[in-house]
Amino acid sequence: MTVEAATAPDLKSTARRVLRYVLPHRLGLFWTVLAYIGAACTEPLIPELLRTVFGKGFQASSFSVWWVPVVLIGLFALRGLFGFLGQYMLNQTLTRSVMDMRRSLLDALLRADASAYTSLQPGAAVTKVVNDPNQVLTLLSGTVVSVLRDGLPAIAMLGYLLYLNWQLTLLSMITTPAMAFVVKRVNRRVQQIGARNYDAQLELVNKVDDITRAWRVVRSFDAGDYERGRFADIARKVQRSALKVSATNALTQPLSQLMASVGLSLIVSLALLQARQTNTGVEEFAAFVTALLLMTSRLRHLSDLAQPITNALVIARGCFSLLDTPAEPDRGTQDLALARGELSLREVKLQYPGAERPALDGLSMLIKPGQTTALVGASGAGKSSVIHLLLGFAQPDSGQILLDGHDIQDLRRAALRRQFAVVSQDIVLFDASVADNVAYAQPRDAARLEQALRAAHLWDFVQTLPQGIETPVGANGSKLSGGQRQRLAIARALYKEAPIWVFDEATSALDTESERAVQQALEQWQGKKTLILIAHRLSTVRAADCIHVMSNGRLLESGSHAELLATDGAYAAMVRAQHD
Ligand SMILES: Nc1ncnc2c1ncn2[C@@H]1O[C@H](COP(=O)(O)OP(=O)(O)OP(=O)(O)O)[C@@H](O)[C@H]1O
Repeated sequence: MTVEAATAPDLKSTARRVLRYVLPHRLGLFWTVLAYIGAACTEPLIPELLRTVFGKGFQASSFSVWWVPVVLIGLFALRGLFGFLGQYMLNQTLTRSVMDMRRSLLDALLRADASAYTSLQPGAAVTKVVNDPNQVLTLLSGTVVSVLRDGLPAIAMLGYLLYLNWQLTLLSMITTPAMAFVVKRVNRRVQQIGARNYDAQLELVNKVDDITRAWRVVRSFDAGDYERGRFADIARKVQRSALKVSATNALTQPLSQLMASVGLSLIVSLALLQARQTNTGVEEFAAFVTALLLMTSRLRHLSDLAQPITNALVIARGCFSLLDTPAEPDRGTQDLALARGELSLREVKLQYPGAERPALDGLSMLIKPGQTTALVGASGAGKSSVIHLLLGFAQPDSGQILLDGHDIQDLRRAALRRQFAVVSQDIVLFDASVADNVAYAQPRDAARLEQALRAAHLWDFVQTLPQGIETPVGANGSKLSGGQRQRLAIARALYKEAPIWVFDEATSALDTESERAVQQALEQWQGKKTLILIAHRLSTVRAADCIHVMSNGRLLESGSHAELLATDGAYAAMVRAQHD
Protein backbone atom coordinates (compact mmCIF):
# COMPACT_ATOMS: atom_id res chain seq x y z
CA MET A 1 0.00 0.00 0.00
CA THR A 2 1.37 3.41 -0.88
CA VAL A 3 1.79 6.07 1.75
CA GLU A 4 -0.93 8.19 0.12
CA ALA A 5 -3.37 5.34 0.08
CA ALA A 6 -2.67 4.68 3.73
CA THR A 7 -2.99 8.25 4.88
CA ALA A 8 -6.08 9.36 2.99
CA PRO A 9 -8.70 7.34 4.92
CA ASP A 10 -6.70 7.98 8.05
CA LEU A 11 -7.12 11.72 7.60
CA LYS A 12 -10.81 11.24 6.92
CA SER A 13 -11.31 9.52 10.24
CA THR A 14 -9.20 12.24 11.88
CA ALA A 15 -11.52 14.83 10.32
CA ARG A 16 -14.50 12.99 11.78
CA ARG A 17 -12.89 13.01 15.20
CA VAL A 18 -12.23 16.75 14.99
CA LEU A 19 -15.85 17.26 13.97
CA ARG A 20 -16.97 15.44 17.10
CA TYR A 21 -15.54 18.31 19.12
CA VAL A 22 -17.11 20.99 17.00
CA LEU A 23 -20.60 19.52 16.58
CA PRO A 24 -21.75 19.99 20.19
CA HIS A 25 -21.36 23.72 19.53
CA ARG A 26 -23.26 23.61 16.24
CA LEU A 27 -25.63 26.40 17.27
CA GLY A 28 -22.70 28.81 17.12
CA LEU A 29 -21.82 27.38 13.71
CA PHE A 30 -25.41 27.87 12.56
CA TRP A 31 -25.27 31.59 13.45
CA THR A 32 -21.88 31.84 11.78
CA VAL A 33 -23.18 30.39 8.54
CA LEU A 34 -26.25 32.60 8.70
CA ALA A 35 -24.12 35.73 9.17
CA TYR A 36 -21.90 34.78 6.24
CA ILE A 37 -24.94 34.04 4.07
CA GLY A 38 -26.09 37.56 4.91
CA ALA A 39 -22.70 38.90 3.85
CA ALA A 40 -22.74 36.80 0.66
CA CYS A 41 -26.16 38.09 -0.32
CA THR A 42 -24.74 41.58 -0.53
CA GLU A 43 -22.17 40.39 -3.09
CA PRO A 44 -24.25 40.22 -6.31
CA LEU A 45 -25.72 43.59 -5.39
CA ILE A 46 -22.43 45.21 -6.43
CA PRO A 47 -22.50 44.19 -10.13
CA GLU A 48 -26.26 44.77 -10.06
CA LEU A 49 -25.56 48.32 -8.89
CA LEU A 50 -23.08 48.68 -11.74
CA ARG A 51 -25.72 47.41 -14.17
CA THR A 52 -28.18 49.99 -12.95
CA VAL A 53 -25.57 52.75 -13.06
CA PHE A 54 -24.52 51.83 -16.61
CA GLY A 55 -28.10 51.22 -17.72
CA LYS A 56 -29.91 54.20 -16.29
CA GLY A 57 -27.28 56.32 -14.58
CA PHE A 58 -26.31 58.22 -17.73
CA GLN A 59 -29.79 59.65 -18.20
CA ALA A 60 -30.14 62.98 -16.41
CA SER A 61 -33.75 62.24 -15.52
CA SER A 62 -32.98 59.01 -13.66
CA PHE A 63 -32.08 58.62 -9.92
CA SER A 64 -30.01 61.17 -8.01
CA VAL A 65 -26.24 60.69 -8.29
CA TRP A 66 -25.95 60.79 -4.50
CA TRP A 67 -27.75 57.48 -4.23
CA VAL A 68 -24.69 55.70 -5.63
CA PRO A 69 -22.31 56.42 -2.68
CA VAL A 70 -25.12 55.95 -0.17
CA VAL A 71 -26.04 52.51 -1.54
CA LEU A 72 -22.43 51.47 -2.10
CA ILE A 73 -21.23 52.49 1.38
CA GLY A 74 -24.37 50.98 2.89
CA LEU A 75 -23.68 47.71 1.09
CA PHE A 76 -20.11 47.52 2.35
CA ALA A 77 -21.16 48.48 5.89
CA LEU A 78 -23.76 45.71 5.88
CA ARG A 79 -21.25 43.23 4.54
CA GLY A 80 -18.74 44.30 7.20
CA LEU A 81 -21.30 43.86 9.98
CA PHE A 82 -22.27 40.38 8.81
CA GLY A 83 -18.62 39.46 8.41
CA PHE A 84 -17.83 40.61 11.96
CA LEU A 85 -20.75 38.68 13.44
CA GLY A 86 -19.78 35.56 11.52
CA GLN A 87 -16.16 35.73 12.63
CA TYR A 88 -17.14 36.40 16.25
CA MET A 89 -19.57 33.49 16.42
CA LEU A 90 -17.08 31.17 14.76
CA ASN A 91 -14.32 32.10 17.19
CA GLN A 92 -16.63 31.55 20.13
CA THR A 93 -17.57 28.11 18.81
CA LEU A 94 -13.99 27.13 18.14
CA THR A 95 -12.63 28.36 21.48
CA ARG A 96 -15.16 26.09 23.17
CA SER A 97 -14.23 23.18 20.93
CA VAL A 98 -10.53 23.73 21.69
CA MET A 99 -11.27 23.60 25.41
CA ASP A 100 -13.27 20.37 24.98
CA MET A 101 -10.47 18.83 22.99
CA ARG A 102 -7.89 19.84 25.58
CA ARG A 103 -10.05 18.42 28.34
CA SER A 104 -10.26 15.00 26.71
CA LEU A 105 -6.54 15.04 25.91
CA LEU A 106 -5.73 15.84 29.53
CA ASP A 107 -8.12 13.11 30.56
CA ALA A 108 -6.25 10.66 28.35
CA LEU A 109 -2.99 11.79 29.93
CA LEU A 110 -4.38 11.30 33.42
CA ARG A 111 -5.69 7.82 32.57
CA ALA A 112 -2.72 6.67 30.50
CA ASP A 113 -1.01 3.44 31.41
CA ALA A 114 2.28 3.79 33.29
CA SER A 115 4.10 2.37 30.24
CA ALA A 116 3.03 5.43 28.19
CA TYR A 117 5.15 7.67 30.38
CA THR A 118 8.33 5.81 29.50
CA SER A 119 8.06 7.06 25.89
CA LEU A 120 6.19 10.35 26.28
CA GLN A 121 8.33 13.40 26.93
CA PRO A 122 6.73 16.17 29.00
CA GLY A 123 7.33 18.70 26.21
CA ALA A 124 5.53 16.56 23.66
CA ALA A 125 2.62 16.11 26.07
CA VAL A 126 2.40 19.88 26.56
CA THR A 127 2.41 20.41 22.81
CA LYS A 128 -0.27 17.83 22.22
CA VAL A 129 -2.57 19.01 24.98
CA VAL A 130 -2.06 22.76 24.88
CA ASN A 131 -0.82 23.88 21.47
CA ASP A 132 -2.04 21.31 18.96
CA PRO A 133 -5.81 21.62 19.55
CA ASN A 134 -5.50 25.36 19.20
CA GLN A 135 -3.44 25.11 16.05
CA VAL A 136 -5.79 22.56 14.50
CA LEU A 137 -8.86 24.62 15.12
CA THR A 138 -7.20 27.91 14.17
CA LEU A 139 -6.21 26.42 10.82
CA LEU A 140 -9.67 24.95 10.34
CA SER A 141 -11.43 28.16 11.39
CA GLY A 142 -9.39 30.04 8.79
CA THR A 143 -10.64 27.52 6.26
CA VAL A 144 -14.24 27.76 7.40
CA VAL A 145 -14.06 31.55 7.23
CA SER A 146 -12.64 31.36 3.71
CA VAL A 147 -15.28 28.89 2.60
CA LEU A 148 -18.01 31.08 4.01
CA ARG A 149 -16.45 34.37 3.03
CA ASP A 150 -15.40 33.29 -0.45
CA GLY A 151 -17.47 30.19 -1.16
CA LEU A 152 -20.89 31.63 -0.38
CA PRO A 153 -20.38 34.82 -2.40
CA ALA A 154 -18.98 32.64 -5.20
CA ILE A 155 -22.20 30.60 -5.15
CA ALA A 156 -24.29 33.77 -5.01
CA MET A 157 -22.30 35.15 -7.90
CA LEU A 158 -22.69 31.93 -9.83
CA GLY A 159 -26.45 32.20 -9.46
CA TYR A 160 -26.31 35.76 -10.70
CA LEU A 161 -24.12 34.76 -13.66
CA LEU A 162 -26.52 31.95 -14.58
CA TYR A 163 -29.33 34.47 -14.44
CA LEU A 164 -27.42 36.84 -16.72
CA ASN A 165 -26.19 34.29 -19.24
CA TRP A 166 -26.43 30.61 -18.36
CA GLN A 167 -24.75 29.27 -21.50
CA LEU A 168 -21.60 31.30 -21.02
CA THR A 169 -21.58 30.61 -17.31
CA LEU A 170 -21.62 26.86 -17.84
CA LEU A 171 -18.84 27.22 -20.37
CA SER A 172 -16.76 29.12 -17.84
CA MET A 173 -16.56 25.96 -15.73
CA ILE A 174 -14.39 24.05 -18.19
CA THR A 175 -11.17 24.59 -16.30
CA THR A 176 -12.62 23.43 -12.97
CA PRO A 177 -11.68 19.70 -13.31
CA ALA A 178 -8.10 20.62 -14.20
CA MET A 179 -7.91 22.87 -11.16
CA ALA A 180 -9.32 20.13 -8.92
CA PHE A 181 -6.70 17.71 -10.26
CA VAL A 182 -3.84 20.07 -9.42
CA VAL A 183 -5.19 20.72 -5.93
CA LYS A 184 -5.54 16.99 -5.26
CA ARG A 185 -2.00 16.19 -6.34
CA VAL A 186 -0.56 18.99 -4.26
CA ASN A 187 -2.64 17.91 -1.32
CA ARG A 188 -1.20 14.40 -1.32
CA ARG A 189 2.29 15.75 -1.20
CA VAL A 190 1.42 18.16 1.61
CA GLN A 191 0.06 15.21 3.61
CA GLN A 192 3.32 13.29 3.36
CA ILE A 193 5.64 16.18 4.07
CA GLY A 194 3.30 17.59 6.72
CA ALA A 195 3.48 14.36 8.76
CA ARG A 196 7.28 14.45 8.64
CA ASN A 197 7.24 18.11 9.59
CA TYR A 198 5.04 17.40 12.62
CA ASP A 199 7.36 14.66 13.90
CA ALA A 200 10.40 16.87 13.40
CA GLN A 201 8.71 19.69 15.31
CA LEU A 202 7.98 17.35 18.23
CA GLU A 203 11.63 16.34 18.21
CA LEU A 204 12.49 20.01 18.50
CA VAL A 205 10.11 20.43 21.42
CA ASN A 206 11.63 17.41 23.17
CA LYS A 207 15.11 18.83 22.70
CA VAL A 208 14.13 22.14 24.32
CA ASP A 209 12.42 20.16 27.07
CA ASP A 210 15.61 18.21 27.72
CA ILE A 211 17.80 21.32 27.74
CA THR A 212 15.47 23.10 30.16
CA ARG A 213 15.20 20.20 32.58
CA ALA A 214 18.87 19.38 32.50
CA TRP A 215 20.13 22.96 32.40
CA ARG A 216 22.54 22.43 35.28
CA VAL A 217 24.07 19.36 33.63
CA VAL A 218 24.33 21.22 30.33
CA ARG A 219 26.15 24.14 32.01
CA SER A 220 28.39 21.99 34.15
CA PHE A 221 29.49 20.04 31.08
CA ASP A 222 29.90 23.31 29.22
CA ALA A 223 27.69 21.62 26.64
CA GLY A 224 26.14 24.80 25.19
CA ASP A 225 27.79 24.30 21.81
CA TYR A 226 27.02 20.60 21.80
CA GLU A 227 23.32 21.25 22.49
CA ARG A 228 23.22 24.12 20.00
CA GLY A 229 24.60 21.74 17.38
CA ARG A 230 22.05 19.03 18.16
CA PHE A 231 19.26 21.61 18.16
CA ALA A 232 20.46 23.02 14.84
CA ASP A 233 20.43 19.53 13.29
CA ILE A 234 16.79 19.00 14.21
CA ALA A 235 15.91 22.61 13.34
CA ARG A 236 17.39 22.07 9.89
CA LYS A 237 15.18 19.01 9.47
CA VAL A 238 12.12 21.06 10.44
CA GLN A 239 13.19 23.87 8.15
CA ARG A 240 13.68 21.50 5.22
CA SER A 241 10.26 19.93 5.58
CA ALA A 242 8.58 23.30 6.19
CA LEU A 243 10.23 24.63 3.05
CA LYS A 244 9.05 21.63 1.07
CA VAL A 245 5.49 22.18 2.29
CA SER A 246 5.49 25.84 1.34
CA ALA A 247 7.19 25.17 -2.01
CA THR A 248 4.49 22.66 -2.85
CA ASN A 249 1.85 25.17 -1.92
CA ALA A 250 3.50 28.01 -3.75
CA LEU A 251 3.18 25.90 -6.86
CA THR A 252 -0.60 25.57 -6.57
CA GLN A 253 -1.38 29.25 -6.84
CA PRO A 254 0.37 30.04 -10.15
CA LEU A 255 -0.89 26.79 -11.66
CA SER A 256 -4.51 27.34 -10.72
CA GLN A 257 -4.26 31.01 -11.68
CA LEU A 258 -2.90 30.08 -15.06
CA MET A 259 -5.78 27.73 -15.64
CA ALA A 260 -8.27 30.30 -14.41
CA SER A 261 -6.81 32.89 -16.78
CA VAL A 262 -7.28 30.51 -19.73
CA GLY A 263 -10.93 30.06 -18.86
CA LEU A 264 -11.43 33.72 -18.12
CA SER A 265 -9.94 35.01 -21.35
CA LEU A 266 -11.98 32.51 -23.31
CA ILE A 267 -15.21 33.55 -21.66
CA VAL A 268 -14.56 37.29 -21.95
CA SER A 269 -13.85 36.88 -25.67
CA LEU A 270 -16.96 34.78 -26.15
CA ALA A 271 -19.06 37.26 -24.16
CA LEU A 272 -17.72 40.08 -26.28
CA LEU A 273 -18.48 38.16 -29.48
CA GLN A 274 -21.98 37.38 -28.30
CA ALA A 275 -22.54 41.00 -27.27
CA ARG A 276 -21.51 42.16 -30.77
CA GLN A 277 -23.72 39.62 -32.52
CA THR A 278 -26.81 40.04 -30.41
CA ASN A 279 -26.18 43.70 -29.91
CA THR A 280 -26.65 43.43 -26.13
CA GLY A 281 -26.07 46.58 -24.16
CA VAL A 282 -22.75 47.50 -22.59
CA GLU A 283 -24.37 47.24 -19.16
CA GLU A 284 -25.06 43.52 -19.57
CA PHE A 285 -21.48 42.92 -20.66
CA ALA A 286 -20.06 45.03 -17.78
CA ALA A 287 -22.23 43.24 -15.22
CA PHE A 288 -21.28 39.79 -16.56
CA VAL A 289 -17.55 40.43 -16.67
CA THR A 290 -17.51 42.12 -13.23
CA ALA A 291 -19.45 39.23 -11.71
CA LEU A 292 -17.17 36.72 -13.44
CA LEU A 293 -14.03 38.47 -12.20
CA LEU A 294 -15.41 38.68 -8.67
CA MET A 295 -16.32 35.00 -8.70
CA THR A 296 -12.95 33.92 -10.08
CA SER A 297 -11.08 35.83 -7.41
CA ARG A 298 -13.21 34.14 -4.75
CA LEU A 299 -12.64 30.72 -6.27
CA ARG A 300 -8.92 31.31 -6.37
CA HIS A 301 -8.93 31.78 -2.59
CA LEU A 302 -10.78 28.51 -2.24
CA SER A 303 -8.10 26.58 -4.10
CA ASP A 304 -5.60 27.67 -1.41
CA LEU A 305 -7.56 25.92 1.31
CA ALA A 306 -6.41 22.37 0.80
CA GLN A 307 -3.09 22.98 2.51
CA PRO A 308 -4.35 24.38 5.84
CA ILE A 309 -6.94 21.59 6.03
CA THR A 310 -4.33 18.91 5.42
CA ASN A 311 -1.92 20.52 7.85
CA ALA A 312 -4.64 20.76 10.48
CA LEU A 313 -5.53 17.09 10.05
CA VAL A 314 -1.91 15.97 10.21
CA ILE A 315 -1.48 17.85 13.49
CA ALA A 316 -4.83 16.55 14.77
CA ARG A 317 -3.74 12.99 13.97
CA GLY A 318 -0.62 13.56 16.07
CA CYS A 319 -2.53 14.85 19.03
CA PHE A 320 -5.19 12.16 18.76
CA SER A 321 -2.42 9.60 19.12
CA LEU A 322 -2.32 10.75 22.73
CA LEU A 323 -6.07 10.12 23.00
CA ASP A 324 -5.47 6.60 21.75
CA THR A 325 -2.86 5.85 24.40
CA PRO A 326 -4.13 2.78 26.21
CA ALA A 327 -5.69 3.66 29.52
CA GLU A 328 -4.43 2.04 32.67
CA PRO A 329 -6.34 -1.20 33.19
CA ASP A 330 -8.54 -1.14 36.26
CA ARG A 331 -10.20 -4.54 36.50
CA GLY A 332 -10.70 -4.39 40.24
CA THR A 333 -14.23 -4.15 41.54
CA GLN A 334 -13.74 -4.16 45.29
CA ASP A 335 -13.53 -1.07 47.42
CA LEU A 336 -11.55 -0.82 50.60
CA ALA A 337 -12.08 1.86 53.24
CA LEU A 338 -8.95 2.02 55.37
CA ALA A 339 -6.64 -0.97 55.30
CA ARG A 340 -4.85 -2.37 58.34
CA GLY A 341 -1.79 -2.50 56.17
CA GLU A 342 -0.81 -6.16 56.01
CA LEU A 343 0.96 -6.89 52.74
CA SER A 344 1.88 -10.29 51.49
CA LEU A 345 3.78 -11.09 48.31
CA ARG A 346 3.57 -14.69 47.11
CA GLU A 347 5.95 -16.01 44.50
CA VAL A 348 5.85 -12.75 42.60
CA LYS A 349 7.57 -12.56 39.23
CA LEU A 350 8.03 -9.36 37.27
CA GLN A 351 9.93 -8.82 34.06
CA TYR A 352 9.79 -5.37 32.48
CA PRO A 353 9.10 -5.26 28.74
CA GLY A 354 12.38 -5.57 26.86
CA ALA A 355 14.36 -6.48 29.99
CA GLU A 356 16.73 -9.43 29.79
CA ARG A 357 16.07 -10.83 33.23
CA PRO A 358 13.23 -10.55 35.71
CA ALA A 359 13.34 -7.66 38.18
CA LEU A 360 11.52 -9.83 40.73
CA ASP A 361 12.07 -13.55 40.54
CA GLY A 362 9.55 -15.48 42.61
CA LEU A 363 9.66 -13.05 45.52
CA SER A 364 7.70 -13.88 48.68
CA MET A 365 7.60 -11.62 51.71
CA LEU A 366 5.32 -10.46 54.48
CA ILE A 367 4.93 -6.90 55.66
CA LYS A 368 3.10 -6.81 58.97
CA PRO A 369 0.57 -4.07 59.77
CA GLY A 370 1.59 -1.32 62.17
CA GLN A 371 5.25 -2.28 61.88
CA THR A 372 8.28 -0.69 60.29
CA THR A 373 9.64 -2.92 57.56
CA ALA A 374 12.84 -2.15 55.72
CA LEU A 375 13.83 -3.36 52.27
CA VAL A 376 17.56 -3.40 51.73
CA GLY A 377 19.80 -4.76 49.03
CA ALA A 378 22.19 -3.73 46.33
CA SER A 379 21.17 -1.30 43.62
CA GLY A 380 18.94 -3.06 41.10
CA ALA A 381 17.92 -5.74 43.63
CA GLY A 382 14.25 -4.95 42.94
CA LYS A 383 13.24 -2.84 45.95
CA SER A 384 11.50 -0.05 44.00
CA SER A 385 9.87 -2.66 41.78
CA VAL A 386 8.14 -4.07 44.87
CA ILE A 387 6.68 -0.61 45.51
CA HIS A 388 5.57 -0.24 41.86
CA LEU A 389 3.73 -3.53 42.16
CA LEU A 390 2.14 -2.63 45.50
CA LEU A 391 0.76 0.57 43.97
CA GLY A 392 -0.42 -1.20 40.83
CA PHE A 393 1.93 0.73 38.50
CA ALA A 394 3.08 -2.61 37.13
CA GLN A 395 1.38 -6.00 37.09
CA PRO A 396 3.15 -9.16 38.22
CA ASP A 397 3.66 -11.75 35.50
CA SER A 398 2.83 -14.40 38.03
CA GLY A 399 2.26 -14.68 41.75
CA GLN A 400 -0.07 -12.82 44.01
CA ILE A 401 -0.02 -9.70 46.17
CA LEU A 402 -2.45 -9.45 49.05
CA LEU A 403 -3.44 -6.42 51.06
CA ASP A 404 -5.29 -7.37 54.24
CA GLY A 405 -6.04 -10.67 52.53
CA HIS A 406 -7.50 -9.10 49.36
CA ASP A 407 -5.76 -9.78 46.08
CA ILE A 408 -4.81 -6.26 44.98
CA GLN A 409 -5.91 -7.14 41.42
CA ASP A 410 -9.47 -7.29 42.76
CA LEU A 411 -9.26 -3.83 44.31
CA ARG A 412 -10.15 -0.76 42.33
CA ARG A 413 -6.96 1.21 41.56
CA ALA A 414 -8.20 4.28 43.42
CA ALA A 415 -9.10 2.16 46.47
CA LEU A 416 -5.66 0.54 46.42
CA ARG A 417 -3.71 3.78 46.04
CA ARG A 418 -5.71 5.50 48.74
CA GLN A 419 -3.94 3.19 51.21
CA PHE A 420 -0.45 4.44 50.35
CA ALA A 421 1.51 7.63 50.89
CA VAL A 422 4.80 7.44 49.05
CA VAL A 423 7.97 9.46 49.13
CA SER A 424 9.90 8.25 46.12
CA GLN A 425 13.56 8.53 45.19
CA ASP A 426 12.99 11.28 42.70
CA ILE A 427 11.14 14.05 44.47
CA VAL A 428 8.39 15.71 42.50
CA LEU A 429 7.00 19.00 43.74
CA PHE A 430 4.40 21.23 42.16
CA ASP A 431 4.97 24.83 41.16
CA ALA A 432 2.73 25.99 44.01
CA SER A 433 2.97 27.12 47.63
CA VAL A 434 4.43 25.04 50.46
CA ALA A 435 0.90 24.51 51.81
CA ASP A 436 -0.52 23.46 48.43
CA ASN A 437 2.30 20.97 48.04
CA VAL A 438 1.73 19.45 51.45
CA ALA A 439 -2.07 19.35 51.26
CA TYR A 440 -1.92 18.24 47.63
CA ALA A 441 -5.38 17.46 46.21
CA GLN A 442 -6.85 17.34 49.72
CA PRO A 443 -8.81 19.78 51.85
CA ARG A 444 -6.60 22.15 53.78
CA ASP A 445 -6.40 21.83 57.53
CA ALA A 446 -4.09 24.26 59.32
CA ALA A 447 -3.48 22.00 62.32
CA ARG A 448 -2.68 18.95 60.17
CA LEU A 449 -0.43 21.07 57.96
CA GLU A 450 1.58 22.21 60.96
CA GLN A 451 1.79 18.68 62.33
CA ALA A 452 3.05 17.31 59.00
CA LEU A 453 5.57 20.11 58.55
CA ARG A 454 6.82 19.76 62.12
CA ALA A 455 7.18 15.99 61.76
CA ALA A 456 9.12 16.51 58.52
CA HIS A 457 11.40 18.87 60.47
CA LEU A 458 10.47 21.70 58.14
CA TRP A 459 8.23 23.91 60.25
CA ASP A 460 10.94 26.21 61.57
CA PHE A 461 12.37 26.71 58.10
CA VAL A 462 8.95 27.50 56.62
CA GLN A 463 8.45 30.17 59.29
CA THR A 464 11.51 32.00 57.97
CA LEU A 465 10.10 32.15 54.42
CA PRO A 466 8.73 35.54 53.29
CA GLN A 467 5.15 34.30 52.93
CA GLY A 468 5.36 31.37 55.36
CA ILE A 469 3.43 28.34 54.17
CA GLU A 470 2.07 30.37 51.27
CA THR A 471 5.55 30.82 49.76
CA PRO A 472 5.82 29.36 46.25
CA VAL A 473 8.49 26.67 45.95
CA GLY A 474 9.31 27.23 42.25
CA ALA A 475 9.22 24.74 39.41
CA ASN A 476 9.68 21.29 40.98
CA GLY A 477 10.77 23.01 44.20
CA SER A 478 13.72 24.73 42.55
CA LYS A 479 13.82 27.38 45.29
CA LEU A 480 14.52 24.74 47.94
CA SER A 481 17.60 22.74 48.83
CA GLY A 482 17.72 19.01 48.12
CA GLY A 483 17.06 18.17 51.79
CA GLN A 484 14.23 20.70 52.03
CA ARG A 485 12.59 19.26 48.93
CA GLN A 486 12.82 15.80 50.43
CA ARG A 487 11.34 16.98 53.72
CA LEU A 488 8.51 18.72 51.88
CA ALA A 489 7.75 15.45 50.10
CA ILE A 490 7.79 13.68 53.48
CA ALA A 491 5.36 16.28 54.87
CA ARG A 492 3.07 15.65 51.89
CA ALA A 493 3.08 11.92 52.56
CA LEU A 494 2.43 12.42 56.27
CA TYR A 495 -0.47 14.78 55.51
CA LYS A 496 -2.22 12.12 53.46
CA GLU A 497 -4.31 9.98 55.75
CA ALA A 498 -3.04 6.68 54.41
CA PRO A 499 -2.46 3.59 56.56
CA ILE A 500 0.74 2.63 54.70
CA TRP A 501 3.69 4.92 54.28
CA VAL A 502 6.46 4.14 51.85
CA PHE A 503 9.76 5.97 52.15
CA ASP A 504 11.97 5.03 49.20
CA GLU A 505 15.35 6.61 49.96
CA ALA A 506 13.29 9.42 51.44
CA THR A 507 15.91 10.69 53.86
CA SER A 508 19.00 10.17 51.71
CA ALA A 509 19.54 13.91 51.24
CA LEU A 510 19.06 14.79 54.90
CA ASP A 511 21.85 15.56 57.32
CA THR A 512 22.12 13.18 60.27
CA GLU A 513 20.40 15.62 62.63
CA SER A 514 17.39 16.16 60.33
CA GLU A 515 17.12 12.44 59.64
CA ARG A 516 17.10 11.66 63.35
CA ALA A 517 14.50 14.40 63.95
CA VAL A 518 12.23 12.94 61.24
CA GLN A 519 12.66 9.43 62.65
CA GLN A 520 11.80 10.61 66.15
CA ALA A 521 8.73 12.44 64.84
CA LEU A 522 7.59 9.29 63.06
CA GLU A 523 7.61 7.43 66.38
CA GLN A 524 4.33 9.13 67.35
CA TRP A 525 2.62 7.06 64.64
CA GLN A 526 4.31 3.81 65.66
CA GLY A 527 1.85 0.95 65.75
CA LYS A 528 -0.74 3.02 63.90
CA LYS A 529 0.89 3.05 60.48
CA THR A 530 2.63 0.48 58.39
CA LEU A 531 5.94 1.98 57.37
CA ILE A 532 8.01 0.57 54.52
CA LEU A 533 11.53 1.96 54.40
CA ILE A 534 13.96 1.55 51.55
CA ALA A 535 17.43 2.76 52.33
CA HIS A 536 21.00 2.20 51.34
CA ARG A 537 22.29 3.91 54.49
CA LEU A 538 21.81 0.99 56.88
CA SER A 539 21.85 3.21 59.99
CA THR A 540 18.42 4.41 58.78
CA VAL A 541 16.86 0.95 59.09
CA ARG A 542 18.47 -0.30 62.31
CA ALA A 543 15.36 0.33 64.35
CA ALA A 544 12.99 -1.36 61.87
CA ASP A 545 10.87 -4.22 63.24
CA CYS A 546 11.81 -6.34 60.27
CA ILE A 547 14.48 -6.01 57.62
CA HIS A 548 14.06 -7.87 54.30
CA VAL A 549 17.33 -8.31 52.46
CA MET A 550 16.90 -8.62 48.70
CA SER A 551 19.24 -9.68 45.93
CA ASN A 552 18.51 -10.17 42.21
CA GLY A 553 14.77 -9.96 42.71
CA ARG A 554 14.69 -12.53 45.51
CA LEU A 555 14.50 -12.44 49.28
CA LEU A 556 17.78 -13.50 50.87
CA GLU A 557 16.99 -13.17 54.54
CA SER A 558 14.65 -11.42 56.97
CA GLY A 559 14.78 -10.40 60.61
CA SER A 560 15.51 -7.57 62.98
CA HIS A 561 18.87 -5.81 62.92
CA ALA A 562 20.10 -7.85 65.87
CA GLU A 563 18.79 -11.12 64.45
CA LEU A 564 20.38 -10.55 61.07
CA LEU A 565 23.71 -9.61 62.65
CA ALA A 566 23.56 -12.76 64.69
CA THR A 567 22.91 -14.82 61.53
CA ASP A 568 26.05 -13.26 60.04
CA GLY A 569 24.69 -13.44 56.50
CA ALA A 570 24.36 -10.91 53.66
CA TYR A 571 23.02 -8.15 55.93
CA ALA A 572 25.88 -8.49 58.40
CA ALA A 573 28.31 -8.27 55.48
CA MET A 574 26.60 -5.12 54.23
CA VAL A 575 26.79 -3.53 57.68
CA ARG A 576 30.48 -4.38 57.94
CA ALA A 577 31.11 -2.96 54.48
CA GLN A 578 29.45 0.34 55.44
CA HIS A 579 31.52 0.59 58.64
CA ASP A 580 34.81 0.09 56.83
N1 LIG B 1 10.86 0.54 33.56
C1 LIG B 1 11.82 -0.40 33.53
N2 LIG B 1 12.08 -1.05 32.39
C2 LIG B 1 13.02 -2.01 32.32
N3 LIG B 1 13.75 -2.40 33.38
C3 LIG B 1 13.55 -1.79 34.55
C4 LIG B 1 12.58 -0.76 34.69
N4 LIG B 1 12.59 -0.33 35.98
C5 LIG B 1 13.53 -1.08 36.60
N5 LIG B 1 14.09 -1.95 35.76
C6 LIG B 1 15.12 -2.95 36.09
O1 LIG B 1 14.61 -3.76 37.13
C7 LIG B 1 15.63 -4.07 38.08
C8 LIG B 1 15.18 -3.69 39.50
O2 LIG B 1 15.07 -2.28 39.55
P1 LIG B 1 14.60 -1.53 40.87
O3 LIG B 1 14.43 -0.10 40.52
O4 LIG B 1 13.44 -2.23 41.45
O5 LIG B 1 15.87 -1.75 41.80
P2 LIG B 1 16.18 -1.11 43.20
O6 LIG B 1 16.56 -2.23 44.12
O7 LIG B 1 15.08 -0.23 43.66
O8 LIG B 1 17.45 -0.26 42.84
P3 LIG B 1 17.99 1.11 43.50
O9 LIG B 1 18.46 0.77 44.88
O10 LIG B 1 19.13 1.47 42.60
O11 LIG B 1 16.88 2.07 43.46
C9 LIG B 1 16.87 -3.33 37.62
O12 LIG B 1 17.71 -4.27 36.99
C10 LIG B 1 16.38 -2.31 36.62
O13 LIG B 1 17.32 -2.10 35.59
